[in-house]
Amino acid sequence: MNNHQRSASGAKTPDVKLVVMGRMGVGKSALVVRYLTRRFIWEYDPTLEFSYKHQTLVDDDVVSMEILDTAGQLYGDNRRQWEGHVRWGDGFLLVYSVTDKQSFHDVGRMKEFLDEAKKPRNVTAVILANKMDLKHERCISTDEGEKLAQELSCGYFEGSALLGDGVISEAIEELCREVRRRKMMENRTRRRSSSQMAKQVFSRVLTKIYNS
Ligand SMILES: Nc1nc2c(ncn2[C@@H]2O[C@H](COP(=O)(O)OP(=O)(O)OP(=O)(O)O)[C@@H](O)[C@H]2O)c(=O)[nH]1
Repeated sequence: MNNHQRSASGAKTPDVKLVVMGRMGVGKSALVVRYLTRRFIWEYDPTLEFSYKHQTLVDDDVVSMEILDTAGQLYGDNRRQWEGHVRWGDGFLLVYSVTDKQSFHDVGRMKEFLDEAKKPRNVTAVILANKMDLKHERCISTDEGEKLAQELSCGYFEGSALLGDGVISEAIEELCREVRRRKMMENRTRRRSSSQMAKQVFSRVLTKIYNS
C-alpha cells in the first residue's frame, strides 16, 4: 500500500479514524487539504494515499483524528486493500462531484461495500457533494443528493473545496460526533454486560458456598 503518514498537528493516537472515499477526481484530496490547511491546491498526485493526524474541537471537546485520503478504484485488484481500510475506519466520508454522474452512482456501491464489510455493525457515513462552484457543469441536483442520502441512511452535505465554504468541517465534525456517540454506546453496553457477568459469577459462588 502506498500509504504515507503526515502529521498536521503532532496528534496522539486518534479517537476517531476517518476514511475519505470517492471516485477519481471528485476532490477528496482537495477537500482534506482544505480542511487541514484552509488552502485550495489545484493538483495532487492521484496515485498516492495519505493519512493525516489532526486535532480539533468538537462541541468543546478536543478530538484527535486520523484521516485517510484514499486513491484508486474500489473493485478489482485493490479489494483486499479496501477491506483493510474499511476495517480500520470508524467513520466514512463518501464524496461525489455534482458534475460527475458516475461518481454519484458510485456512492451507492461504496455504501454497499461498507455495509457488507462492517457486518453486523452499522456503518457511520456521511455524503459530501463537492464542486458546487461549477454551477454550469452541475448534473446532480440537491434533491437527488438528499434522496440518495436518505436511502442510504447517511447525513448529506454539499459544498466546494475551491470556495472553502466550511462544509467540509461541518461534515467531518458530524462524522466525529456520530463515531464518538456510537463508541460511547458500545462501551456502555460492554460495561453493562461485563458487570452482569460479574454479578452472575458472584451469585454462583455464593450459591456454592451456601450449599456446601
Ligand atoms: N472547481 C473545482 N475543482 C475542484 C474542487 N475540488 C477539487 N477540484 C479539482 O478537481 C481535480 C481533482 O481533485 P483531487 O482532489 O485530486 O481529487 P481526488 O478525488 O483526490 O482524485 P484522486 O486522488 O485521483 O482519486 C483537481 O484538479 C482539483 O483542483 C472544487 O470544489 N471545485
